[in-house]
Amino acid sequence: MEMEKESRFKRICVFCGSSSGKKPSYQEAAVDLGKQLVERRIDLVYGGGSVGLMGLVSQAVHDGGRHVLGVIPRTLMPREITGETVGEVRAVSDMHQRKAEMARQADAFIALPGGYGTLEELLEVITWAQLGIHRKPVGLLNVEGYYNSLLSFLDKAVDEGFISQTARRIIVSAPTAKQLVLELEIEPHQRGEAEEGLGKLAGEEIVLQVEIAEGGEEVGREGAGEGVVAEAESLQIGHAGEGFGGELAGEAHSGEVELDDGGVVGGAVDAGPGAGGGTGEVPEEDAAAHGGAEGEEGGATKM
Ligand SMILES: CC(C)=CCNc1ncnc2c1ncn2[C@@H]1O[C@H](COP(=O)(O)O)[C@@H](O)[C@H]1O
Repeated sequence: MEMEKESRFKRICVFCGSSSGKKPSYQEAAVDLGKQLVERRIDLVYGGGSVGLMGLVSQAVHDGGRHVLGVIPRTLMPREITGETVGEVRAVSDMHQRKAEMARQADAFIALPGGYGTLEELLEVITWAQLGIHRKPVGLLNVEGYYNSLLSFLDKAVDEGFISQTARRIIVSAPTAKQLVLELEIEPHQRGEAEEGLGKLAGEEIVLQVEIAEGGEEVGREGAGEGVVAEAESLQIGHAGEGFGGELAGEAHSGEVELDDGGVVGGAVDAGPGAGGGTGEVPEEDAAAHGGAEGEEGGATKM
């Protein structure tokens, strides 16, 4: 047996089809991905259940002795819908909360082949990366070119001016699980990826990120430009050490920062404990408030 390899990820979220797909290679890729996670001592978070590729990847991780966390909306819990779930099951109230919870629990995302659900989950975490809600890598397991047409479409969107080159590079794709995991293990700066431009809201217009420490003073700032953020009314700030390159340690709270007309920080709103973006376990009923962009007013939330 191959030696276990250390990974920079503790837990990866896998999105995949609730169907198995027609080609055996799809099913083999799901099992193979599960084995890659085991080999690198990475735990799994996924949508729960045993249907389709979801069942195959979760079973492979569980069989390999790694922790499996399935996050299931209560409405999908009956066994006839999702089948038997291996490992730990976390019940949530709806699909939005499920996605937020899966995203918060993971250090990276991988999409296997799948249908609408998989695409929706994949595109959402890419959008969140583009908005700076997280900086967790997003991988696409392009089994036998299954996602070629999606990747071509994204290139067209770049050509047509709807996706920036930088945002296009959020997706890391590879044809095999082994190659993909290896690729994701590489830190973005080593991959030659320009980090500038990512984590910025609304395309290139907003290039300022601010962190506010417990006492309320500003402790970190990324990007710059008086006037550059003039169009923004508010900008969400994040938990220190998360999503800001990790250069700051210690406690800081999330909250909205009001920007005045000149793009100057006017004051932190709702920056107390529990304002969102924490790294710890979040009670189920709080999960939606902490994790998702949906239902939030006035901006994005760090995770
Ligand atoms: C009602 C019904 C069709 C249930 C099928 N059983 C399911 N059980 C659990 N999660 C699911 C199910 N169907 C879709 N999903 C969600 O949607 C994604 C897959 O959707 P799809 O098959 O690619 O589009 C999964 O990652 C999961 O989050």
